[in-house]
Amino acid sequence: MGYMENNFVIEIKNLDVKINNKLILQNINLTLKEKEIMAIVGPNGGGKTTLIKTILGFYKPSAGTIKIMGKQFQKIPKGLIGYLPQKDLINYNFPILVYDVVLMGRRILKKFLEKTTDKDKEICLDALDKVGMSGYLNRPFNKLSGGQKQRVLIARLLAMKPKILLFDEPATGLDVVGQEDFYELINKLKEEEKISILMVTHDIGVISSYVDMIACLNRTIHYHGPPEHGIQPEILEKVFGKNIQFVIHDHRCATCRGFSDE
Ligand SMILES: Nc1ncnc2c1ncn2[C@@H]1O[C@H](COP(=O)(O)OP(=O)(O)OP(=O)(O)O)[C@@H](O)[C@H]1O
Repeated sequence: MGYMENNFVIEIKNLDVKINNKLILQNINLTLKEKEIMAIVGPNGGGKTTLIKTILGFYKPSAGTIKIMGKQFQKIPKGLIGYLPQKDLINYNFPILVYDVVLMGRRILKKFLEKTTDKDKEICLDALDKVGMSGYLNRPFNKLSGGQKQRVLIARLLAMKPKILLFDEPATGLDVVGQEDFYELINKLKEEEKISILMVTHDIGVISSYVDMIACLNRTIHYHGPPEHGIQPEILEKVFGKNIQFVIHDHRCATCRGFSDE
């Protein structure tokens, strides 16, 4: 079935990934639909980053298939998927203006020495507007706060007009307000830009309020579905092991309710 029939922007079937001959991902079956936000949760070393990198084509599957917008690509077309890696992989001190960071998103799509046009400029300004950063156009990027830098980096991805965004631990290092702003922003992008979002996170406490689906990954997918069914003790124990205690900080949180009833 093609993309048009089932609305899957990502369709992963029976995927195995080996690194140095070691099976890191085993029999992964996962789908992301158009206009869906999915959080991948799981323990350290469970394979979350490996899955993201395999979707991007950095690792080759040893078995199974990955279709993006209904197609199996040898090489993912530039701009189709926007990827924001873990924060520690980004050099935040680069001396560059906010506008130029966003313009890099357009440059990626161009040939060497090809000029940027008024249309490119318009797209960049629009991308900054979408993340609420148009007032920061001529500011040095390295002087911004963590949350503002993240918004500018998202604008750089939006300038490529992607269909899918992949985030690796986007909320790490942001304060509570910054995290809420981030989740509100991605929900706006989903609705207004029709972008599908897949993100790796450790925040299982907040995701149930902001994401449509979760996938629990520890070498294989132990659960794939709406968060309210997935964040159950049996599933969490299966994915994370017996010794980890989870507190889910939202209105469904049994522990919090317990405290407030006292
Ligand atoms: N390039 C690599 N070479 C060797 N082993 C690797 C490589 N990349 C990942 N691994 C191994 O694959 C497993 C999964 O790693 P991965 O980084 O995907 O997990 P993760 O779920 O993203 O973990 P974390 O939450 O700690 O970021 C780990 O055992 C890791 O050591």
